[in-house]
Amino acid sequence: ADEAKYVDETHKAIAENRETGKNWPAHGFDYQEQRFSPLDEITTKNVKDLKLEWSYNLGSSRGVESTPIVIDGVMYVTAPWSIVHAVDARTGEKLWTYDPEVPRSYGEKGCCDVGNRGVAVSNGLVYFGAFDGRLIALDAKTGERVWETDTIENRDKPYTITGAPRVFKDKVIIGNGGAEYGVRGYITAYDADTGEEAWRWYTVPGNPDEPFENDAMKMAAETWDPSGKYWEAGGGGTVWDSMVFDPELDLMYIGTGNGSPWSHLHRSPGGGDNLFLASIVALDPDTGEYVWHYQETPGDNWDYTSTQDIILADLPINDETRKVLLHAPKNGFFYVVDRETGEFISAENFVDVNWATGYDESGRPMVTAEARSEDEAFDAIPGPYGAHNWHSMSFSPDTQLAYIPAQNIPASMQKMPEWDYNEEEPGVFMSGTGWNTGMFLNPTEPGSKPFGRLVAWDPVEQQEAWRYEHISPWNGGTLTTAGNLVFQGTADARLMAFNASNGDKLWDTMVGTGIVAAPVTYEVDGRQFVSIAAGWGGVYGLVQRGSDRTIPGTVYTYSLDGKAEPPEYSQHQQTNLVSGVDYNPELAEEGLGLYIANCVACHGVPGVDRGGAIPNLGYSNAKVISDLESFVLNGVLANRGMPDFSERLSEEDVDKIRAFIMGTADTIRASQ
Ligand SMILES: O=C(O)c1cc(C(=O)O)c2c(n1)C(=O)C(=O)c1cc(C(=O)O)[nH]c1-2
Ligand SMILES: [Ca+2]
Repeated sequence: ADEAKYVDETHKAIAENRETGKNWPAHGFDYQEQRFSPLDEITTKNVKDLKLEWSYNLGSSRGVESTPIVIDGVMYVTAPWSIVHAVDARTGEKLWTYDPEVPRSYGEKGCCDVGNRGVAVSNGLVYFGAFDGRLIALDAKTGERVWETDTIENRDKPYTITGAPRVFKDKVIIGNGGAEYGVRGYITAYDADTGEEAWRWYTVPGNPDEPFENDAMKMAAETWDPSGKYWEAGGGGTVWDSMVFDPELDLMYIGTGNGSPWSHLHRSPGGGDNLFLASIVALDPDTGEYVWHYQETPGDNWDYTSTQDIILADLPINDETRKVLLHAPKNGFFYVVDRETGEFISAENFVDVNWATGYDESGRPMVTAEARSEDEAFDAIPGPYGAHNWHSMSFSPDTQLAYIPAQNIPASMQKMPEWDYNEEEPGVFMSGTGWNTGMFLNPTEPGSKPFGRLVAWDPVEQQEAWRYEHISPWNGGTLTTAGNLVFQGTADARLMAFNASNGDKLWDTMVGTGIVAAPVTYEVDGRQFVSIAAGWGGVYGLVQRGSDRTIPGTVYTYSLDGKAEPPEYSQHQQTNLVSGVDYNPELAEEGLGLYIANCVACHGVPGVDRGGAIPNLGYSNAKVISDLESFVLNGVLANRGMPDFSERLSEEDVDKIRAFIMGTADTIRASQ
């Protein structure tokens, strides 16, 4: 493709829009991904008058994770199963939709729901990743497919795409998910015009019997056990979310994921930092060549991905303006890193943590002994859901604060004494669907308290400026504006606005479903609009809920003089514990092991979790449980992504699972 053309059109447009805020042209608003809009019609004074301008039904039931792109009155937003919707941003009317027809059987190849975080738009094309690993370019006007390419190098491995692609210069760039199952992470750049592969960069060393692809892999290999055991499960390090570009420095930055398997010593028995897991890596955007890295969690052992969104900013550090990047990954620390050199500047924890006591001056964490215990369960704070997951943070140049959707979701983790790649074993978390963590999850009842919190963080002082406590973990991403506002959607189905300086809550509105995505703002005919793609789900939202209402995935748009009627929500039917199904209580214990190995990540613990985007079986209709074979073995819900277990589980196994579900429901009922 013609690089000059892309730089001229897309880059200029994004840079100019930084001043006007008319559009929301890129995933994080601008290349800095600050999610700060200069629009200031809506202010701390009048935000209480926001009204619904229009709503748009995405027709979905799973997690809506999309940041909409809005350009010249057209919104491009994605729904679960990677379905793209183009909507008239004036009216909320549908312009076109594109369904890549992801086979629903592919759903179980993703760890964490079938969400999609959005599209990239450049030079008349709309780019998005399909959950099954295809990268697709559509004509922005018509929604017709222009090209499609397969980003997966090995179809025997469960790679997915959930992240939004980025267009940097004349290339469109995307990574993959899959590190819970066992894959080798990489990121690929394609020619934006044709989809032809331009370069690919692996995040971890590959097959030890083959030569290194580049010097970076050679360097990385020195931090892994030389036996090459990592290669069984691919090593991990998937780039499943964040990628940022600095046009001035001509560098791009990626955040890399956790190890495959999670357990450090099962992955690399001799220890080692295991580069480039849980790191920020700077690459040359033209060639994909390694430039520098900073590893946030050496020797990851807790699913502490660093894929969380990266923000670029210029900050006064020790009386000097420095070009830095800001990062708040799963592990609970907030990092300031020099983005020219990769030099570590500072890190402080933005929530309580117990895996490390802090960072030394060289940028290495001081890890606690309990966090690396080889034979005891570690009550991990944060746990694998992270102190901050993919829900985007924002940064206001006005307040100089970052706004982090922070949380705690209790979990304990224990290294399995023995672990074999791809061994399906009752009791081993999701091993029946191909998870390879080498860890028991929640072998002991975790003791930490769950919370969801909006944290305003001062990156220069490395301290909290203010916080707002939500009623549940797993709240949406944040947006901040020149109106001195922060917007955030919540697990309990509200969109809220805060004073960006002091955290005063100024406005909230009910939306009928939990929000996990981030709001955007833009201008239509001289009026400021705020939009949010609402739809409860994502990995925590599959099994839990923070709201008693439900509605299909819906885009809501607000303005100061909106006049639309809200769509009708329905009350989530929290039924009674299931009863009246015959079962053999003696089978319940074996059923527990099968349930943990096959069901728990999506359906949660029967009767204990409440059911989120996927029903909790403890509250199922008795007919469903008595007829469990039809669902588990005969594909009755295959079109909704329910896996076909007919090759993996027998009718006897289903009897055991039924006994576990019913036995648990009866036990809970007896204790009520
Ligand atoms: O390691 C990976 O490859 C990978 C991929 C994804 C994904 O693609 O959604 C998630 C995670 N890990 C993960 O650890 C995680 O907590 C998570 C949450 C979500 C979500 O959409 O709610 N995805 C993912
Ligand atoms: Ca992961």
